[in-house]
Amino acid sequence: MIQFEQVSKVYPGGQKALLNVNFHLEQGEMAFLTGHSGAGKSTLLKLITVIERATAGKVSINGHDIAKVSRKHVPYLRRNIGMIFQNHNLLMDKTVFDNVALPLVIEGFSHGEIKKRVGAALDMVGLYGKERHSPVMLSGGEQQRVGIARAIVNKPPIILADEPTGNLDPKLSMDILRLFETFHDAGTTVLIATHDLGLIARMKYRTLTLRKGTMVGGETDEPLTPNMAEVTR
Ligand SMILES: Nc1ncnc2c1ncn2[C@@H]1O[C@H](COP(=O)(O)OP(=O)(O)OP(=O)(O)O)[C@@H](O)[C@H]1O
Repeated sequence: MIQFEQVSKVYPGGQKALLNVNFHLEQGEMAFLTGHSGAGKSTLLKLITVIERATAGKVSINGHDIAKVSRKHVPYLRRNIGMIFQNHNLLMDKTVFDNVALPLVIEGFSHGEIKKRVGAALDMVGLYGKERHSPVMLSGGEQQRVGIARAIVNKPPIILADEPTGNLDPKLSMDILRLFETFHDAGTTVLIATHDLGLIARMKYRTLTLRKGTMVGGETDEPLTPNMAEVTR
């Protein structure tokens, strides 16, 4: 589903963010992406969403080389990807409904269809009945769930999350991960970038580990060797 072959990324200032990264995420797989601050996690996610382009190597989604996607077609590619951010990027002057509806409005769905889908997405994240609230009236965990509802409202086959539990306590973090698990159970491919090794350790998924831009563990779906376990600690 998502494949990196010898992918490198050097930013215009010369900063090397990724070096010869290889991995393949199967359709419907759920995996974690970890590594120290500055290891390249966000850059890797930005290459998948074409916020950044690779300097070398090949990034493919469903077998399509995304270097060949023209700027005009990038929005169509992004419709297949639900992106979740640590700071959830909500519009604070809009209601919960309007925030979640945004991707559907952009895609031109009818009012009736939007209402139905937003209701279903809010139900799924446990926020049914909060449509008319402003995000500022919600707790941090609830705001994060609004961001998740917005990411999944158009039922994308891929979910990417960048530190989705960064500001949350352990119980809420676990709740959010269980939510990702329900999307995974429904067949969605899920990749979660996180520093939270405690959280990763409690779940059974493959962990891709970056160190200074190089993938040092999890490239294959083999179980971690003791050495790799050391690296991820
Ligand atoms: N737009 C940019 N221009 C120049 N260098 C950048 C840019 N974005 C990231 N970098 C550099 O690329 C490297 C990888 O950054 P990235 O944000 O991908 O790391 P990260 O693992 O997500 O870090 P964190 O966990 O702190 O968010 C870092 O050295 C960073 O300074």
